Amino acid sequence: MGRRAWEFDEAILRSQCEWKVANQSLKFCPEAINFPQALLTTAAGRTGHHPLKILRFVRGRDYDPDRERAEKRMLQKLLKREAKGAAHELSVRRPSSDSSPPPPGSRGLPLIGETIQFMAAVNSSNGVYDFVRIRCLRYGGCFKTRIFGETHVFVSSTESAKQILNDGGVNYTKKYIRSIAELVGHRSLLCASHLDHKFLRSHLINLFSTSFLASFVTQFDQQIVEALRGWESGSTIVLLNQALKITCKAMCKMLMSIQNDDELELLQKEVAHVCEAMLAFPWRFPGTRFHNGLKARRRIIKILEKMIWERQRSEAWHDDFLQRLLSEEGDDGRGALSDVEIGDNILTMLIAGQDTTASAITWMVKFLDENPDVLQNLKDEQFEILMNKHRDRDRENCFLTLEDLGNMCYAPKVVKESLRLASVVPWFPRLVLQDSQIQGYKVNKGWNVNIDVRSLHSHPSIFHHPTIFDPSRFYEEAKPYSFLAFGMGGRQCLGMNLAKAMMLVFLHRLVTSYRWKVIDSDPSIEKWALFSKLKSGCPIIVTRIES
Ligand code: HEM
Repeated sequence: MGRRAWEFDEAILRSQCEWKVANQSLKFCPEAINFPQALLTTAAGRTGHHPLKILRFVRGRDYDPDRERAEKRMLQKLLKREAKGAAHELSVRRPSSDSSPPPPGSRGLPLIGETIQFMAAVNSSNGVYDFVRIRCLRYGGCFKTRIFGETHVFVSSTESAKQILNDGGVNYTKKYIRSIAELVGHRSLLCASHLDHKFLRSHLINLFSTSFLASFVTQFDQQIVEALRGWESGSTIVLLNQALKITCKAMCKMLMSIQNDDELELLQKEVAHVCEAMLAFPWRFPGTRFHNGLKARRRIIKILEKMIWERQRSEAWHDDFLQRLLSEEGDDGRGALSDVEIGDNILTMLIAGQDTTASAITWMVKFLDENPDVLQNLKDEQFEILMNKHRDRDRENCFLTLEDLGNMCYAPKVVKESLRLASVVPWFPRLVLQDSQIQGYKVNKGWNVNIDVRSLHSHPSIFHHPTIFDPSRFYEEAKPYSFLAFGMGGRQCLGMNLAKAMMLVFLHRLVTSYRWKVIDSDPSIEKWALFSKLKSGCPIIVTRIES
């Protein structure tokens, strides 16, 4: 075993993507002939090791063709075990972490752990993050707790964020609680196993091309101009509700070309039910939040199934994600996405994109209201862009373009700073696949480790005066793995550029069309919300700026 272990230590040095290139040359490698390519590819993809290393590990240095069947079985067993969450034998050998202590923290009462305290936070106006905040103050930047029968560790250093997000699915994999997986669907990108995730993501990522983004920006600007036109001067607007309407409309058009107001309203309500159920107890009795969420999911999926059925039987072409997914040919031997995968992932994008972006917009407007100097700087920039557009007589089109967004310098920093301070997605959950060491503590295989992004975003050693809303801090490059509003690595937000574009367009139109005053500055957080959003919805009084 000694030499093989050495071989695998050496493999640590190889980059995650090298295996892909090597995989191509495998086709021509005599050692690999007759060996099931798919198995090798899978093992290489999952472990991040060079396929030839894996081949030699399984076969030994001296290749004996008679051992082929046994070898196949061994690899298949390995992959099955890995799929079940067991540590695989091809893992990177790391220095023993046995001597390291476990993270501090309380595992609460037998069986229930600290679930009651967690649920109390979910149901409080401080928001669910309060559960983490209190323990972070008590135990420091790495602590453990027990919720819903599972051990959770929360970590908050840039080094641990890098270690986990850069891992490529070898030691940590994404994991949401089971109830969330039921709501978004088991074929959702959010809950799929590492290998399935790669497959799904490779299909979905193609949808977010630059050319798509360019046409989306102008369309979205038209929608915003239309929506803001409806705001009467002097009237009170509940910003979160308006932002939700706007993001729902944009997402539904982008995903499935739904534009009818009644259908949009219905879908928005159904998605809200699903979102509300995400942190609920997984009780299936009629009337419970979770039961209502599951019912809403079923109704949305039914709508999607009907659309898929109709599209498959129609010649008409719709310029949306659903159509593109239905007409896609797979290029990785597995073909295109199945109807179930399409349904689960359209729903996932609705959930992942609508609430998050609307909440982020609401926080941004609140922060600007509280910081008039920042607002003034922003207005100076945005009015200049507006003037330039109107001055440019060659342009027929006065709507914003992707290029206009690229010309903005201060506004993207306002967006970034709002996302830092609001930390809409407060932590990222992962499952530990094998015993490892984080921040000097031992974390066991089977535990959950959560990257506490909000704590990172508000750490004074990372962000100077972290509670102050100061977009100019981003003129200096942030420390690696310190700004994680959209995550990082293989699980980074797919809609990151889309969300940023929506926030910039909204910002431009709001500051150049209206003055506003927040009339309820209550910072309470919406109960039962997975993404932090203001309970008041941020009501504002708006006054139209005369041109
Ligand atoms: C301001 C708005 C948004 C924020 C703050 C946000 C934040 C995030 C974060 C932090 C993650 C990664 C979590 C992790 O690593 O565990 C994520 C993943 C994801 N986001 Fe977003 N998001 C936003 C908007 C959107 C939009 C508009 C879409 C539209 C489609 C979207 C789709 C997704 C998807 C599909 C994933 C899963 C990616 C994967 O697992 O490979 N998000 N988002």
